[in-house]
Amino acid sequence: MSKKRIYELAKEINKSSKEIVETAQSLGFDVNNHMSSLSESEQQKLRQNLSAQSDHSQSTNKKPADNKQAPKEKKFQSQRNNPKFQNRQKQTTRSGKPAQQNQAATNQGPQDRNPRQAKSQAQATNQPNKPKTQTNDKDKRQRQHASQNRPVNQQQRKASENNSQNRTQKGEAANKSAEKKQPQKAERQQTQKNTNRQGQKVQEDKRRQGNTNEQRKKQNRNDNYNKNNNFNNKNRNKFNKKGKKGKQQQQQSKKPVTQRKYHELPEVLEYTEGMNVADIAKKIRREPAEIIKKLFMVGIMVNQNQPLDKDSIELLAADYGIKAEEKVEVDIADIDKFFDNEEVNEENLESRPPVVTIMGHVDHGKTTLLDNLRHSRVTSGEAGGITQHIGAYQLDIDGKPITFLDTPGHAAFTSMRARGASITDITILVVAADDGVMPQTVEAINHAKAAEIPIIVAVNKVDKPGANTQRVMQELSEYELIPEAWGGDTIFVEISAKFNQNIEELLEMILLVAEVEDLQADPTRRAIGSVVEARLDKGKGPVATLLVQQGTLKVGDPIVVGNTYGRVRVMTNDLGRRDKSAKPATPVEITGLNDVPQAGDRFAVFEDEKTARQAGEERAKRALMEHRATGSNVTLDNLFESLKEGELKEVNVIIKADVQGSAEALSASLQKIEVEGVKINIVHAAVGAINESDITLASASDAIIIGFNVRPTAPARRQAETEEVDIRLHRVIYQAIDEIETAMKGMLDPEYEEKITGQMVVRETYKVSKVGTIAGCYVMEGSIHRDSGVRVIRDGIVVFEGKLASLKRFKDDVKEVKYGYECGATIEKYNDIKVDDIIEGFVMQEVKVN
Ligand SMILES: Nc1nc2c(ncn2[C@@H]2O[C@H](COP(=O)(O)OP(=O)(O)OP(=O)(O)O)[C@@H](O)[C@H]2O)c(=O)[nH]1
Repeated sequence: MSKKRIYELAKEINKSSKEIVETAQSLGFDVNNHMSSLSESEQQKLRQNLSAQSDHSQSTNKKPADNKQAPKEKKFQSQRNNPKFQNRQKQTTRSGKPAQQNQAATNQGPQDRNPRQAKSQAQATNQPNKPKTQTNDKDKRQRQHASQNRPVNQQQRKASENNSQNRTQKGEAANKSAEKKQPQKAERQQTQKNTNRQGQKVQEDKRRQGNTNEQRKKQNRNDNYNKNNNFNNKNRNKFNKKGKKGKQQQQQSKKPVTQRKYHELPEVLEYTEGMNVADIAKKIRREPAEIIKKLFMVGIMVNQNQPLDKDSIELLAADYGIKAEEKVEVDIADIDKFFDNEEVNEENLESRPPVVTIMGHVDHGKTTLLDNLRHSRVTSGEAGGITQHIGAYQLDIDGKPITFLDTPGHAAFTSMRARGASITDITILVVAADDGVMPQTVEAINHAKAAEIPIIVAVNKVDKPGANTQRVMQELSEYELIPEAWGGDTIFVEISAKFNQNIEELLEMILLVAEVEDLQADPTRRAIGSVVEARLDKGKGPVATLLVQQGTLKVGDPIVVGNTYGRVRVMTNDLGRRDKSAKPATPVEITGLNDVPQAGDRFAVFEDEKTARQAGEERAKRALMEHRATGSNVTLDNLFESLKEGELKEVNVIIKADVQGSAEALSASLQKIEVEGVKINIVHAAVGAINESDITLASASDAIIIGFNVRPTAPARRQAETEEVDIRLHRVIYQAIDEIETAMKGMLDPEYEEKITGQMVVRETYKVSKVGTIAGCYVMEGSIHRDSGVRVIRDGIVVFEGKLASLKRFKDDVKEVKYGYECGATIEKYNDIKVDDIIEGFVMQEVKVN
């Protein structure tokens, strides 16, 4: 073979001259362009080299086509026909970002940690998405593909530059190869997944077989990595704004967007004042933002935690077109509601025993009658034991029980009524036939009438020789108690409690009246009733006799009794026997309360112990507050009343004086006063102004403060006003003693009371001849009036009391100088005013006599 030019060889082997030139140069041949000639051996080498290159390139490019083209193409096409896939394509188109970028973004995290795994992970995650970008990003993908096969494609590119036909072919081939690549990659990803799964499975198996710790750690690391990877992806997506849609985001977008469930608006919004937007949002099942917006539109600017007033809530409800109903707050501490408001279920009503109280004048035989009745039961063999005094007991008259309250006299009855307990159904008015109607008989009649309770008159002691029933009837008719025999409707029964005469008839009459009254109660509901008696037992703790008025009281019931609470622990009846339950009009003694209630207190059984406890504690708290609010301190005005009512055994006094001598003198004189056995007790005597601690002491010890030539400090005066401590200020000892003595005798009738209008402090003094000392003052409290009385106070001690001579602002006379202003003042007949003196203004006010 002879020498050949390069272009000839190119033609021969169907390659571009440029390619041959480059290859020849790379082999070290001395060639410059297509006109350079090659020797035979060079041609040989070139041919071999080029054919080897083309083989390699063909094998690389053909591989996918040969092996997997057919099935992949099918799969791919089937995917393209899938509407879901088309959708995804659309989404991808919108994202408009190269797949490569997305890939990088998505896989950043894992690559940092474990490059190898990250790579496979990236492939596994991203490859299925490749088809999505195909339609629009063909070129890009081509480029990507090309970059993966750079050595071959570089040559191809060079060749294509010289050969347009060639280039077209190659372009098509590349496109095809890119198309094929999608399913191919998908498959690879599947394989990858399988491999991963298999790997995990193998690891799992190994672990199960008792593999080493190291393997376990590896697995853990893998797991952790996967978790982290997920976390990173999620996180990245979270902050991936401005349309930087990563792969993960695309994957997420595949999931259907969870639509917020639409909730119907409720018909009624039950609200409480002070509810906030968040609360309302929950109730009406709307977004707080929506509610805030609505409120904003009507001019109410709130955040979701701000409490809303009634109007705003109603406005909002109207805006939504729903009805707003204010929820009535239930006061758990109010047990009276169980007595008043509870709806009576007519179906459950059953007749109940009458509750009877015995009233009458002293010594007319009430106790004898009660004893007789109780005894009759014991003797009738019903009791079978010792009768217990629990404040009430029940008698059974031929299967019809009667409950007697075991506390004779109307005092107990009245005190019960005062506490709101009206538990009596029938009153037995005991009148001694030999004595007739007496003052307490009349009182008893009035009490029964006030309570609208029917009266049965028991004319007692008819066995006595001087007994005169007719007279009793006559006297009682004056009080509208006219016997049936006389055409009235009052039942009169002549009895002898002592000799057990006509007692049965009395009992029958009680049953008759009870029948007329048609006494009924619902035993099915939670029990309510009243306290008959209560005491503190050494062993049992607080013990209370309760009379059930409605419902059935059971052992274990959570209960609120007056201001106490607890659980019914032990229930004992009037015969001393333990009971499990007590029906209406049954008296029982219970234990289990936290404190001793008072007779006449009401009780109510609660649903649970927690609520009972809350209610009981709240009631106790309120009672204490009420007591504090009403419990006023002793003053000279109420001293006499307090002494009269026997509340005071001694009058507590605190003395504050200008000098020790005055304090001692006043103290000695006051201690000598004694009115009707009540003496003065000096709690505290000291020198100096009346301060806050004096007020606190007076308040605690219920004392009256006497100030002798001293004044209270401003804060002390304010505290005295709030704590209602009586301060009496004097300048003459005998006047102080006199005042206390007259108060104790109930003679104190002050017509005028001193009222301090204000105080000013002396800041400067000017001595002016003919005028005297002018005090430049600053009003530090209240106001100072031109015509008011004044006191000069130096270090809390009154050094002078008199009247103002002048009061000026600048050069003008003024009637009043108010707080915060400066003024000039002179005092009549007093020139010894010093800087820092306090000038107190006061007026005498008439006190209204009640
Ligand atoms: N002869 C006679 N004496 C009676 C009768 N009932 C009561 N007495 C006597 O009258 C006195 C007073 O009786 P009480 O039962 O203590 O009278 P009371 O009303 O309970 O008296 P006070 O508890 O003080 O309010 C006693 O000495 C009784 O024995 C009666 O029916 N006949």
